[in-house]
Amino acid sequence: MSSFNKILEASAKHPPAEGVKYQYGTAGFRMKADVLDSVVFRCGLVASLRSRSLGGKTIGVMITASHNPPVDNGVKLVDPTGEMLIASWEAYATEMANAKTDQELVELYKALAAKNRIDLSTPTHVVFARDTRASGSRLAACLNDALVACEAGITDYKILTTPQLHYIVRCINTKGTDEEYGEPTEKGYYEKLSSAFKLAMKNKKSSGALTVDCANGVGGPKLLELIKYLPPKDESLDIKVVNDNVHNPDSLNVECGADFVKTSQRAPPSSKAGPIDRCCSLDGDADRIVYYFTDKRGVFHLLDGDRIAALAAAFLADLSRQSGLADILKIGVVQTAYANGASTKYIEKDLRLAVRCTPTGVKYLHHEATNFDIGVYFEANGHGTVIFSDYARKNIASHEPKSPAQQDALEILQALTQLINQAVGDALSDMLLVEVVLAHKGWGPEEWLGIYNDLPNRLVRVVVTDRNVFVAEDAERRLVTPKGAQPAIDEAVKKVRQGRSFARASGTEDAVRVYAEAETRAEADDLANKVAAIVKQYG
Ligand SMILES: CC(=O)N[C@H]1[C@@H](OP(=O)(O)O)O[C@H](CO)[C@@H](O)[C@@H]1O
Ligand SMILES: [Mg+2]
Repeated sequence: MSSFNKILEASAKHPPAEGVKYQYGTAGFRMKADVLDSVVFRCGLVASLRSRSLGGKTIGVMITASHNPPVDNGVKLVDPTGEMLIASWEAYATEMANAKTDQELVELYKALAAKNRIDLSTPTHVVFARDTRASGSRLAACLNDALVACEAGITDYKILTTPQLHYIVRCINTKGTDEEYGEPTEKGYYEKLSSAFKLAMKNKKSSGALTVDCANGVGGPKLLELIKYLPPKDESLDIKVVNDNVHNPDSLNVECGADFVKTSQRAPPSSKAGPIDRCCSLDGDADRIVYYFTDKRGVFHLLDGDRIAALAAAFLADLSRQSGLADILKIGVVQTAYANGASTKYIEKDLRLAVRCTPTGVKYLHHEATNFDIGVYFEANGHGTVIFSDYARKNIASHEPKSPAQQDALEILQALTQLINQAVGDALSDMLLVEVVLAHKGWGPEEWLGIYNDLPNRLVRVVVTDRNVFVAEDAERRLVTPKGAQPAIDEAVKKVRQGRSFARASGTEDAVRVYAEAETRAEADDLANKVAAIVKQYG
């Protein structure tokens, strides 16, 4: 049977849901799991084509819906460097997902191959994994059917965090090259992180335990595994794992996890942490993390992605100075418009580092961060990492220290290039990075909170008839259309002390998001409401 016939036959077993329009969005396809079978099947076809278009490089497919409810699921593709799929192929994936019939799908498959001059006899390799959702194994089987039909090389890594799959893809594609990233196995991931952590800690011990809320998702079992590779808790870092119940998939992200903590600005109700106890929460696929604590007066404080970026940037700038590399390494921080203005000011004025702002979505931040030798990027919601350029890595690896103090700093910097996931934001790797910085500074969460004072802020979701009329520019900080909306927003902002506000169409939900910050809570709330009213008026 020809491979086209095999695809036709296999596709017939995975018909698309009627009347559903699919869109490869900021985080791949994401929706109710029961309408995703055909989409995941078709992503298998796209992944094998993408692999063949790159001469057989390995492509990853991750089945997850991250922080969304347990009944949802999703699928996203990973490019050979471990980064997210490039935008032009996102459009192909959307086209394939929306093909009405099996015949139309095969025609599209052929057209894509022809357009990209893909030789369909090229060997291909697709690796995949899933989070702990109940629908994951069914969807993985749909994917497998597609890969078998198009005669792809297949490796099923079963259950992994999203960043672990990105790590594995990068490892496979760099094996045997100068850029070799590590062993392409789950064990290789733990070994790499734990040995880098040990080196970066330099026998420092963290003060007090760290409580990690795993959102009842895949981060739980994976963190428990990672702990086995870390130094004994009484010598280094004591981690308490909570909300790691993956046997009840219905509890995933329910009243716990990074998204719950960030959006509701409180600890999970199940938390037993005491005053000043250091806590953090992962999201459902462990690619996002936020820290938090409750002070002695019982007030909750969030240490979000902006704080992690500021902490990491400050530490990296110190290390590059102390190791004698400050003159040659350009360090910068990339944020989105949602970053608190106080964090931007701290990084620019106190740390004297460059800050760039990009549209929402980590792929934009990641791309912008490649313009620095050490690029720190985080979304306020805790999604991000630090990337080192080739130039930075080579210099950090080969620099000759001129004193024991320089050597000390250099060794920590070298360890950090190994500890920090270079492919994508990774909650477990970010957590170890934060712990290294806090241990070296001898800080608890209060000192970290003290580096700057957040401006009070408010995020409002506004439902409009058509969000597509809200077109933004200048890294989504200003609206081009509807005409008249931006001048009205400017007018409202002008009246408020330290006021800043913007409105933009969400890339993942059918709504417009309004963000406002100001000197006081009352002014921030008032500004957010005024701008939301403007959006409603023009929507
Ligand atoms: C304000 C906000 O948190 N926006 C989120 C959200 O994007 P929206 O385009 O705002 O819906 O989902 C994205 C994907 O997970 C994430 O990257 C981003 O930070
Ligand atoms: Mg996630």
